[in-house]
Amino acid sequence: MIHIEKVTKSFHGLFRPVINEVSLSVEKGDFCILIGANGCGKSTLLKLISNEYKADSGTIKLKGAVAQVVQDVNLGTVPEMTLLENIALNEINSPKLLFYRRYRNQVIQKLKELDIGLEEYIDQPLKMISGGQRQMIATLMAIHSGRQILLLDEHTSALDPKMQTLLMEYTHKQTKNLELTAIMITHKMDDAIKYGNRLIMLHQGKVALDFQGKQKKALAVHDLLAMFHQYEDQLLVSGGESGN
Ligand SMILES: Nc1ncnc2c1ncn2[C@@H]1O[C@H](COP(=O)(O)OP(=O)(O)OP(=O)(O)O)[C@@H](O)[C@H]1O
Repeated sequence: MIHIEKVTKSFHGLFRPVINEVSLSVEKGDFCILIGANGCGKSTLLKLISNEYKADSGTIKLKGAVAQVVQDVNLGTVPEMTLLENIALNEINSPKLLFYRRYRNQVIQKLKELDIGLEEYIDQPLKMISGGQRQMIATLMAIHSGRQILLLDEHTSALDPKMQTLLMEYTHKQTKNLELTAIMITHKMDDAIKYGNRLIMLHQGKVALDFQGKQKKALAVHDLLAMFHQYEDQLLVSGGESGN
């Protein structure tokens, strides 16, 4: 569960807050999609939730630990260490040396689930693995880290179209199976429509649209694109429940 109450965040030199009195609750098991124009504050909001940034005012309450996949997949990894060592380092409960062989087999099984041969790299230094493959591994690590809240910041951006679909399907299926609470930033409107039971659009640091339940299900890609463009053209749109 994520509960955000009147959170504001400004950066020096910007004439208005990047996040402006945002209030939002995301329930356990929700798969929430976050969209909005470049620079509207999406990544900042996730960094406030993960405590990388401190809010100027307002409160954020979480039930559960946070796992995140950021755009820079090297963040939080040790490139010289092997894939297995990096995965072990990322676990909320580090595997015991005594059970390392069993742990290694578990990781191999997890990597096999993606069915793209990543298990072959298990003893390779992370720096030998391509950017796209690392993005897949970072997602896998975050999903299986034992944390309950998953924050995904354009986590398929470095992947080719086939791998994007594969990773999106995997992410969606696993977050449901593990009952994680997820917020995913994307610029892909078809993914925004297809995945997630809730869709939030930020505009100039505020929640402009918040669709869930039947409203979300009824939404089509062309509707969403039209609303997106209307907001970017500074026109007021009615229809979404404003979160503020
Ligand atoms: N650490 C920082 N210091 C100063 N300004 C920042 C910092 N982090 C973000 N900003 C500014 O806050 C604004 C929002 O940035 P943010 O990364 O949250 O946008 P975004 O919606 O995720 O954009 P994009 O879709 O392009 O990734 C931008 O103007 C950005 O320059």
